[in-house]
Amino acid sequence: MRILVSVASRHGATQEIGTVVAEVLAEAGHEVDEIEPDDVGTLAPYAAVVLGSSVYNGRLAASLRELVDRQEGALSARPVWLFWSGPVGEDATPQEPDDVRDAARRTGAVAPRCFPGRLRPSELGIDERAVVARIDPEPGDFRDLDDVRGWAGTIAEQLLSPRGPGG
Ligand SMILES: Cc1cc2nc3c(=O)[nH]c(=O)nc-3n(C[C@H](O)[C@H](O)[C@H](O)COP(=O)(O)O)c2cc1C
Repeated sequence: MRILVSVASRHGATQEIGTVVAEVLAEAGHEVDEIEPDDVGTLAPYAAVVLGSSVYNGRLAASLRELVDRQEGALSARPVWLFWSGPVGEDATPQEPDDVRDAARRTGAVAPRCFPGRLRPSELGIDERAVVARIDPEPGDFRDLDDVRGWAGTIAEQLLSPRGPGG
């Protein structure tokens, strides 16, 4: 199957999660295109789509939300998986943004998945530093790429299932 993996990322951490997903799907024998949300055109070639976004200030990236706006019909006609990444810190409690529920409802993505993120203070812009100074999150890389591989493996299995995704 040809699968689109489209991930919105500011500083690369979520992009790398998307690349791990793409690698697992390719290892399972699928043809995988990784395309940034702003660059996604027609979905006609794709049998399934994986969407992802980092979360900033409680929101999915605008580019991912706009992709859902633009392609809502085509996305809802295909199996879609959705992940978001953001929580940082050993004791972070993920707070699923309303955007995630909205994107899942509109695309038909079942059980959106949250993956912890990575915070590197040195790469933040001035506005981001102001937010970080206020909420004082724990810097570091809290991503678990084995967990990501496991999730992507379940997608590969569902795509191979004779009953199709969800079966
Ligand atoms: C200014 C700022 C705001 C953030 N807001 C949130 C948030 O609301 N919820 C969350 O889970 N993570 C939040 N994060 C953490 C990021 O989502 C996390 O660092 C993520 O891994 C960044 O991914 P990226 O490198 O793909 O952009 C925030 C980080 C920064 C710097």
